[in-house]
Amino acid sequence: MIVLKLGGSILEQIDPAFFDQCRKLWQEGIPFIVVHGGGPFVSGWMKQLGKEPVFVDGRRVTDEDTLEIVQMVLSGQVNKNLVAELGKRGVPALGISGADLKMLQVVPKDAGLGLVGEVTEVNKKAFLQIIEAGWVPVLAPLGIDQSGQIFNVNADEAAGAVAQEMGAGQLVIVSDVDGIFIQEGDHKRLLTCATPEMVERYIEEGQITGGMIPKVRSAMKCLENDVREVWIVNGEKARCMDGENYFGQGTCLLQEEVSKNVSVSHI
Ligand SMILES: Nc1ncnc2c1ncn2[C@@H]1O[C@H](COP(=O)(O)OP(=O)(O)O)[C@@H](O)[C@H]1O
Ligand SMILES: CC(=O)N[C@@H](CCC(=O)OP(=O)(O)O)C(=O)O
Repeated sequence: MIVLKLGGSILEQIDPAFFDQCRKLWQEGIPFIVVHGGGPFVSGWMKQLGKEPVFVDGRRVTDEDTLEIVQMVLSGQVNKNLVAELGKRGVPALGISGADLKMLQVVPKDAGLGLVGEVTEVNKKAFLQIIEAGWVPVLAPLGIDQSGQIFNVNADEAAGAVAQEMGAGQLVIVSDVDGIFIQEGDHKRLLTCATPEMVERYIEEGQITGGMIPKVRSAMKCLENDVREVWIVNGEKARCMDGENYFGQGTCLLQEEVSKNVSVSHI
């Protein structure tokens, strides 16, 4: 099982080969789930409607009006465009949000963030039923609490929670950068492989910032919970290759003991 997280940063420039690779996975019978973001689209609509987006540590402060925009943009525009792209290639994609079938149950994350949820439960049974029916779930990052209140969920956290709960072998985070870059003197170096320990140090040193923080934090949780590999790749450089499952080169995050004798698989 593979969980693919598609960031909003890449949705407009994504290489069509990404969707071709999804078709290939589907044809080969490799189960996968798509979880998408769309933060920049939400911000664009907020500005058009006269609201200024505010973020704290990569998470959007979400009041009731903002939540309405989040729902319309993520469950509507973004989710349906992705479903259509996959559908064009014959992949039977089913667009849902984390509120449907209580796919993502949440509790409030932090009072200062407003209606932002933290995932406490993933409806594994429903995901399995969708996959067994031969469909590909495409999940918008909303969640629902016990009382029926809908919440905004960071898409990297949503994807990480789904990957953990589904026991995915790989979580692939598709973004607009080639992976994690580290400043060394006057040049930037791309990390090909990183461990949770290294990543924690880079956050402390201010080398990993903004939207990269929720990605690496979700990655670390996944690795603690038996997801074998987490990749951060650039969706502008996807390739569809015969005989290989491949979403592009990037940074591979692995648990330390595994990374010592690295044998990184191609995704
Ligand atoms: N060390 C780092 N290496 C690469 N990108 C980083 C790093 N620290 C912060 N970033 C930023 O994280 C961004 C990706 O996060 P974000 O914009 O939230 O993407 P997405 O919409 O795909 O979730 C990159 O475009 C980059 O500006
Ligand atoms: C709580 C929170 O921050 N939710 C995100 C959900 C979308 C998202 O995460 O999109 P990207 O993957 O494109 O960043 C937001 O409102 O922007």
